[in-house]
Amino acid sequence: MRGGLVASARLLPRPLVRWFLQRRAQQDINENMSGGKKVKIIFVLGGPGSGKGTQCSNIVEHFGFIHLSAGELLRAEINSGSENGTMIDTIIKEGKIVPSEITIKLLQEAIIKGGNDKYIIDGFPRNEENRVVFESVINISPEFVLFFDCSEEEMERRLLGRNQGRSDDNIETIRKRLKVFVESSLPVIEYYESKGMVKKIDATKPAPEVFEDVKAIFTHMA
Ligand SMILES: Nc1ncnc2c1ncn2[C@@H]1O[C@H](COP(=O)(O)OP(=O)(O)O)[C@@H](O)[C@H]1O
Ligand SMILES: Nc1ccn([C@H]2C[C@H](O)[C@@H](COP(=O)(O)OP(=O)(O)O)O2)c(=O)n1
Ligand SMILES: [Mg+2]
Repeated sequence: MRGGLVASARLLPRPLVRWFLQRRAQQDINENMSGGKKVKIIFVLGGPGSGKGTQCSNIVEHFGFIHLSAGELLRAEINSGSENGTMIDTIIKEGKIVPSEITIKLLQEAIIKGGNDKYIIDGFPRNEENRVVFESVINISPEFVLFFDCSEEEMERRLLGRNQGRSDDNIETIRKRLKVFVESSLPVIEYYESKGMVKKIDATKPAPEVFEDVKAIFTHMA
């Protein structure tokens, strides 16, 4: 059967084959499967500068997850010169949240491309709209939500020292992002908390100590 499929695929135009494979991968994530395994997703949340990206790199290195950062996918979209790029750039500079359909499409493509069964999704869902649209489009419930709890004062200090040339790491945008975090992102964390799905970590500590706490959670789940 498989050989037959491959043989027929050779006779078809390449874009059509790519479309077919994408459709199949899409069905697979909608049925929560990748290569016969259930797709596991963990949401990594926390305010701007709480250390999400730093700890996600550690998780990738030690536990074999694919790291998807919603913010990085959006920045790549701006840099690719796509038609939505200017609009995304403006929203990010204002410290606001990009419409869910854009971010979810990028996440969906990255999950299909990743071909893995374990993903940590960093900085998403950042508001109720993100959460609800992801649930209806991707239809995968997270295993749990990792929440990096950090004081605003410490987050502000870290962002001002981050030095990655980001257009949103200036004091004016940082203050707006912190406000958006409290008003729009915390309610999402509270929603998952009410379902007993949040694993909260004290993220004000130095990064190696934070990773010890992260490690305990991931070692436990393996
Ligand atoms: N536990 C920590 N203590 C001090 N600085 C940290 C810690 N974790 C990360 N940082 C630094 O703070 C900045 C923001 O970290 P990052 O991982 O990019 O956070 P986020 O992705 O949540 O915005 C970076 O410069 C990073 O090196
Ligand atoms: N789900 C998301 C994630 C990020 N964004 C936008 C708005 C955010 O301020 C920027 C940057 O996000 P990113 O996660 O990279 O920022 P931090 O790592 O928290 O500092 O991207 C979004 O609109 N929707
Ligand atoms: Mg980050």
